[in-house]
Amino acid sequence: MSIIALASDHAGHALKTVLASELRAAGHEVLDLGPDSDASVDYPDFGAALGVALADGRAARGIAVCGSGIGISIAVNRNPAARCALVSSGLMARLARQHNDANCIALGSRLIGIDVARDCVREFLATEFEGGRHAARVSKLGSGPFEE
Ligand SMILES: O=C(CO)[C@H](O)[C@H](O)[C@H](O)COP(=O)(O)O
Repeated sequence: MSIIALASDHAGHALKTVLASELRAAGHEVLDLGPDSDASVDYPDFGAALGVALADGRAARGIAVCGSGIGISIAVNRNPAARCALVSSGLMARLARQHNDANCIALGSRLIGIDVARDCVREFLATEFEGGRHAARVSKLGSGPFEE
């Protein structure tokens, strides 16, 4: 199974730690990009590290966690290799894979509980991209707004 990178800020550290441990127990290879405590840090630093891990191939999938999921999703998506979807339900995570070929999800640890987070991760890892009509749309995400 391909490597899953996880990153958070202080607000997401506890949820990231639980998810990383459960993923490892389930047999996944996990790259934990930190932080390793809940001391206050800045989500752009850890989101950027996750974007780089997706870009350089160290990880095929990413899971990002901050308090709302918003800040770290923005940070991951600054890297053009990332398609990071902020999700708050299993259905959103499934659609992020089926329609958007998302290679990363972002979770808000202050907004969702562990059971919803588990649903999101399960759907994210189990769902394939549908391709078809979605493929051309996803490819447009990789080009600038003024390109054909
Ligand atoms: O980026 C965020 C909001 O868009 C995250 O929720 C952060 O985790 C949050 O801003 C951290 O806030 P704190 O008061 O410094 O814990």
